[in-house]
Amino acid sequence: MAFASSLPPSYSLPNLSSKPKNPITTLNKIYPFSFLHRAPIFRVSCSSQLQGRDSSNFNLFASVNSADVLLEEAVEEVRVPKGDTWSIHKFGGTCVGTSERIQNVANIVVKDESQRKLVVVSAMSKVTDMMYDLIHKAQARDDSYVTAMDAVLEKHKLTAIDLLKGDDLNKFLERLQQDVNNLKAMLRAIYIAGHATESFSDFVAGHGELWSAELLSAVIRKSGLKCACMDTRDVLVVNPTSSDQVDPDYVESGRRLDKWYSKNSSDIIVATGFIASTPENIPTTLKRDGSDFSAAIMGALFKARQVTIWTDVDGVYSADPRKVSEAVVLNKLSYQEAWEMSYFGANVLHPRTIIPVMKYDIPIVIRNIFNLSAPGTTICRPADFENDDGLESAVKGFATIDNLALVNVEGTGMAGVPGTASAIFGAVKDVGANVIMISQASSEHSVCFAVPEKEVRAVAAALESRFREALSAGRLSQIAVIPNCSILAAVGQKMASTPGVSATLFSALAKANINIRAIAQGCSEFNVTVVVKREDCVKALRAVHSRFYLSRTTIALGIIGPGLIGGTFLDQLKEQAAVLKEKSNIDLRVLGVTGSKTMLLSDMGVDLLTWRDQLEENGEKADMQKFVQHVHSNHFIPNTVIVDCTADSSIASHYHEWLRRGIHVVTPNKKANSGPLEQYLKLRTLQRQSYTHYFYEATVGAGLPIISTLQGLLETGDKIIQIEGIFSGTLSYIFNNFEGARAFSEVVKEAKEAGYTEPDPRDDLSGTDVARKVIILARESGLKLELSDIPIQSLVPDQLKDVASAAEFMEQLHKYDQDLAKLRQEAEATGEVLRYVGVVDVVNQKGTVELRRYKKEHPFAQLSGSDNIIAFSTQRYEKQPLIVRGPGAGAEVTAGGVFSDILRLASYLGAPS
Ligand SMILES: NC(=O)C1=CN([C@@H]2O[C@H](COP(=O)(O)OP(=O)(O)OC[C@H]3O[C@@H](n4cnc5c(N)ncnc54)[C@H](OP(=O)(O)O)[C@@H]3O)[C@@H](O)[C@H]2O)C=CC1
Ligand SMILES: N[C@@H](CC=O)C(=O)O
Ligand code: NA
Repeated sequence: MAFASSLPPSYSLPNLSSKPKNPITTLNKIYPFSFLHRAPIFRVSCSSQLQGRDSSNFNLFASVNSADVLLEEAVEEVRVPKGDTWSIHKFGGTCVGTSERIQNVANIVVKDESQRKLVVVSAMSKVTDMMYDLIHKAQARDDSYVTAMDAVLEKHKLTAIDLLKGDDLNKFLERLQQDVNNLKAMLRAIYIAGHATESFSDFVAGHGELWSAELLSAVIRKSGLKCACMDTRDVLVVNPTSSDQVDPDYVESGRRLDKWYSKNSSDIIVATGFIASTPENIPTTLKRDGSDFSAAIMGALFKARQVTIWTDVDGVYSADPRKVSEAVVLNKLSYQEAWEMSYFGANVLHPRTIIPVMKYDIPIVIRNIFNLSAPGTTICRPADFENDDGLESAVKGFATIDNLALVNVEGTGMAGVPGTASAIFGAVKDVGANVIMISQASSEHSVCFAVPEKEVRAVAAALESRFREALSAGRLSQIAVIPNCSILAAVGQKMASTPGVSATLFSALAKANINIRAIAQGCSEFNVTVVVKREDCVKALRAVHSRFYLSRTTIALGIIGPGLIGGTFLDQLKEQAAVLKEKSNIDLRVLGVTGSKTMLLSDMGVDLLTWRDQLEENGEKADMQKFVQHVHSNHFIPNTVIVDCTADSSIASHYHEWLRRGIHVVTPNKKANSGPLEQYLKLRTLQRQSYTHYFYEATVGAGLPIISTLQGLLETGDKIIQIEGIFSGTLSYIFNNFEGARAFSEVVKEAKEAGYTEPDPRDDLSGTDVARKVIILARESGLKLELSDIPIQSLVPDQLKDVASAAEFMEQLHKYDQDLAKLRQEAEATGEVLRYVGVVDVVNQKGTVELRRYKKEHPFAQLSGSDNIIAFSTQRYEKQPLIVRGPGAGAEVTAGGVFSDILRLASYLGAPS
């Protein structure tokens, strides 16, 4: 490492404070300036620098060919062992921002099991800015550069004191102090001149890297490992290009690397990022993202196994996570995809960083130093991708560019006239504007292109002037500027070979009601670009991102009726949602929950842990129209289901409209299927004609597979003869437990408390609930019956039929206990039990609901708890009916039935089975 301690004793800085007499540049003195370079470099002091601000006057460094000079220090050359024994790491400024972080970096380097490691390190965070600030201050003849320099010294000193001890510390501090002394002298020169050349600035600024590399290598050595420190200005040779960039000279750099390695061979090398030399050994930098570039060039020079860029994000995201909360970290990207994404402002490597490693197929891994468990993003050749075909994997990411304007040059005189495009873009070039996108339809009547908004006025003026004649002659009809535009680009290597990508992209935009102003697709097809209104850009980004990234079985849920069943379902979902997402790619988002008075809406999904409190504390006034609109109009989620967990027929009356709008419906509410026949038939006809689904398994037998069993029999061609059973969980419980001295009202109370009854238990005791189930099954079997066609034997005492509330009914029921006790005793006297039974007589096209007596051996007499038992007698199951039996009421089993209908919907929508 070139530090001031290596200066020859004769070294001195010229006294720049006195004004030179001769304004003409002269070669005053040549002397070694070795603290800038390991190779002796000769400083050419000029005389005219104080006269003006001609930057050439401060081009103080010239050199003899350093390679020649190095030869003087003849050492036996050891060529760098190249190939996949080397792993390159790059740590940015934030990674080495504090002493703890530098120690953390050292630990990561030590733990890397690669045989050889080269670590490129940036300056500690903020140091490069501090160094440039010193230069600006000195140039502005602001004395505070001295205290600013001391602050830089202090920062590194304190960091070193934290990290190093004894000799290591003293050595570092001594070098640091000498460097700072020299920098102060140099800044003094800048102060006097009032100007610093680029190479002067680069030289000063590069010290941040020198110090952090020195610190890191000393910390690695502390762990007992050999570690060399490389001043990359001794190795990396770059040529400046016209566009404020540099091109590495790989041949010369390789030669210098071998020489450097001859003297510094080590299996761990810490190298300075960002800085390099010109072929003339003038210090320079690699410009923007320079340290990443250093790492990539080193990767190529060493032909390394891998280059890891350590940063503070988990990797490259599929879209800007600040705009799209659903954005995911991409596992792999091709080199081309990475540079397409970076062009569009994604937080990826600068394209030039990718070029050096791409040549040797060296993968670049982007990893988060603050989250070592995240695997990061690997940028590699496409052949290394898994073989995952399909539309979704065709598009990797989406990016946007804001603040653009479209320019549309239109006119019939353009078609078939060679040179029009050249004239247009020549005029644009003349005003120095950057064309971001071009689109021309093959009719050639218009050319449209996007430029940064701030450049559009100049562009329009230049075009108007260039085409004045054509405009007045009518050959061009207009040069129109469309301001406030943004670009949205979809990027993906496989877009070229996957049909349907554009269609999917455009249909997602159409569904989100986004108007597209212009479209461009390069022949490489690595990106499809659309121009949209700026205010639509984030919405457009989210719409397309979710279309490609959300699973096709992402479903927006609107829950109506968060009572016993609705609430239990939400609790079950809370427990199961993550598993469903991970194992089956089913993503269920509750975007709204509404009761009859208040509702809770959410864009991304209600928090299933706290929804009860939120609904109570922050719920807004219930509004069914707004609720449905909210749940369904989310353009980012492809499917909507309304889950009606009320017992309300007015809610059920909306199903037809919801299905018509493409909203799926799942419900345990019996009202729609047992309501007026005409409405029922209309609903079922619509359901059969559309691809929208309507599931209602929990309406009969709660979670028991009654509806699906019946549908299975019918769909496979079986003929139903009769369905007979105990369909009421409440009545089953009551008659299973109404024994001995127990009062009827007491058992009813228990059934209600157990959650078996309807919101109003009179619906159960009256037999209406059973009659509804009979109607549901009858209609499913093809019978055209109304509820009123079913004779019902009610157990509700006449006197209590019309009491105002369910609570009052429950309070008064005990007065009539004797009536039921009498019925029971009569049955018991003949060795029988009471059971409330429903029958669908398909042959005779009728249904009945009644209290019957059964012998104690009869299967209906064997039930317990809230058991339902349903016997299907069919053509195939004629002698022995098909029997389904089990708990037919209760919160958990019913909510489970609703949940499984939602999963059935997901599987119809394409979830894996
Ligand atoms: N319990 C069981 O074992 C079974 C029940 N079912 C069915 O499940 C459904 C729900 O039963 P359950 O949970 O016990 O009933 P609950 O009384 O516990 O819950 C009903 C819910 O519906 C809400 N609600 C009522 N009317 C409206 C309306 N117009 N708009 C919005 N929300 C409304 C209520 O909200 P609010 O309080 O704000 O009015 C309440 O949250 C019923 O249809 C029932 O037949 C089906 C099979 C078995
Ligand atoms: N109240 C009903 C609930 C299920 O539909 C019953 O008791 O069966
Ligand atoms: Na069921």
